[in-house]
Amino acid sequence: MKLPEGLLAKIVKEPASLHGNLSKLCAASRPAAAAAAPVARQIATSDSRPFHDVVGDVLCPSGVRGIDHLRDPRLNKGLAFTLEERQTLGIHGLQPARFKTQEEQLELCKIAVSRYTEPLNKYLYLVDLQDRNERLFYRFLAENIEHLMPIVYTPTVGLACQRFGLIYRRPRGLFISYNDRGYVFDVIKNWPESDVRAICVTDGERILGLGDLGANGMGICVGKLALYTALAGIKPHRCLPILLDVGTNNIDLLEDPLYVGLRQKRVVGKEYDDFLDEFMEAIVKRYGQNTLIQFEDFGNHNAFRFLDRYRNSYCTFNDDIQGTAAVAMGGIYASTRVTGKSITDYTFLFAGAGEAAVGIADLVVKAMVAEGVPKDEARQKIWMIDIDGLLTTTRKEGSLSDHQKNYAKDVEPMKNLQEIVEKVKPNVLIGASAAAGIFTPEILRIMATNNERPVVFALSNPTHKAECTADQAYKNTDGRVVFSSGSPFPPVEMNGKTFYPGQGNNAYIFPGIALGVITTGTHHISDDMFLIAARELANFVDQSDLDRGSLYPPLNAVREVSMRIAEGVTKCAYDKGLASTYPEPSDKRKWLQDQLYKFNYESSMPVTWPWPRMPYVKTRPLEPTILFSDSK
Ligand SMILES: O=C([O-])CC(=O)C(=O)O
Ligand SMILES: [Mg+2]
Repeated sequence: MKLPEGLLAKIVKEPASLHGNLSKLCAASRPAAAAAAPVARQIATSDSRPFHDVVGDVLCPSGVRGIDHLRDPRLNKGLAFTLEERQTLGIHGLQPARFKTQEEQLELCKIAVSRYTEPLNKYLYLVDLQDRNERLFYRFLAENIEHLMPIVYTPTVGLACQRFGLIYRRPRGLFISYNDRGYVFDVIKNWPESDVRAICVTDGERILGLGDLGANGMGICVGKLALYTALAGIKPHRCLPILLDVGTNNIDLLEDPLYVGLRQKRVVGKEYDDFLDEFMEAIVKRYGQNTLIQFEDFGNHNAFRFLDRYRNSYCTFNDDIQGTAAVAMGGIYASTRVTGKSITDYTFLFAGAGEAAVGIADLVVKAMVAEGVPKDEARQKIWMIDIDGLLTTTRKEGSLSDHQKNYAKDVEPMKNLQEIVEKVKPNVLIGASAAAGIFTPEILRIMATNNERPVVFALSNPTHKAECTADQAYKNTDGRVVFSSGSPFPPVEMNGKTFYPGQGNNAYIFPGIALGVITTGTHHISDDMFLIAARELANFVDQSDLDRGSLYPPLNAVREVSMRIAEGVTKCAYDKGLASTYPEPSDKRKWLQDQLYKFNYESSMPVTWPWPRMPYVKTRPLEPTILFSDSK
């Protein structure tokens, strides 16, 4: 079988077009795909990506037979297979006679999900849908983000992690345990996809604000990557969730008969670090230097260490430090339009001094420096407390990390948050402590006394870990608070007005960052990219959002926000020489859009290009009778 004129030449000239073209080839003809395979293999090898016959979305419908079309979630369309497809693919009769459009299927999904009252059951329905019919799942999620994000993501995903041993059905992602040390690459080789571009990895030590959940933390990586596709259109086969199982210090889990992870205390010290190093190297060996590695929900101490250690030699970022920082910074920028102040006028108080708090503080400093404030002066405007009280220079040697020391103040130690609020008089109070309820009514009232429009963020996740509820925030500040939270809260009614608090969750940020980074083949992710993301997000907030009490656009606008962030990141990547995909596209938006996942079904029919008659079609043709158009 000969390749169509010019196509082979095009593939060789433009390796980036390989997948798209292979896809067409596969759809057209199995033999033709086979003819292209050596070329593909050659190109794939040069890219250090192993080649498989069936790659990602380059599935050859004609290479899969009969019922396997219904069993492969990437191929399955359920009742949306047309008559011609059913007959051609050998699945006619394996399903009821009814034909449905994808829109009709979406209606069914809505009915099905709404029949469950328990969020965890809704979650399980969606997991099942993802395992059954991938395109339908992602379209359902992408078009109903406001309703479904709280299920596949925080807060329900937290519960799913806590119950992981109970609800675990099928593998999704890689589990690499400490027992695999020395063979991590071999484990990664078992992953069936050869075109992975983005990884979300956790060791489960600090899942949301729920603490150490060990191997159960896998649910978080799965949820984050579902948003990569639903919110930024990154193709699912390019995303790989990974759980590094180094044990857990959670006694309840170690004693839980349903726990699925290693039954041992966490590996620490040099052994742990060596394991991480081996993991990073193995990823690069299999998937290439520019593979994006998102660190998620690691313990505080490790999160900062690994970011510092890997940020200049790998394509990596830490979502809890940098992603959360960018979404909070976006909210802070937007808040200035309500308070009438500039960010350089603000005094900040952080409850919590971990990944999120320090990450946000560092980005605030960067933003102030960009507005001409000297770094030291910017740091002086930021106060922070941890479990032992205010961060002060008098703290015992070794009790603060270098990152935290930047915010330690030369004042008497203080422990009580209310007294600290009274003394510091912050304009912006940010909770990233996982200490539920620490923003007491008194503290909120003091914020309202000291500020015409107090800014209060209760960012801890999931919902029951928030520092205060939206209701408490509005009710204790005469409705003057400028509020947002990490997990969703219902609207609050007060004095005849309804407030719809925004969700300051990193989901506004990481999908767009990832899209920009992997499309440009960025080597290293700079902090500038997160500041760009924060500005793009804030610029997207319009007056109507602010009027309804939100510093963020509605969740159903996140896809557009992600696209704008990706455009900003793309521009930055080329401007700063970080990109490796050349030539630089002139119309960046269109270029990004061309590479997005398609949520709608594509035809599973062979195209009309020379195609042999299929001997296995035995069913009597119904109307319409044309099974194949003979292109003679
Ligand atoms: O997952 C979320 O909802 C936000 C996040 O990164 C965290 O809380 O660790
Ligand atoms: Mg996180």
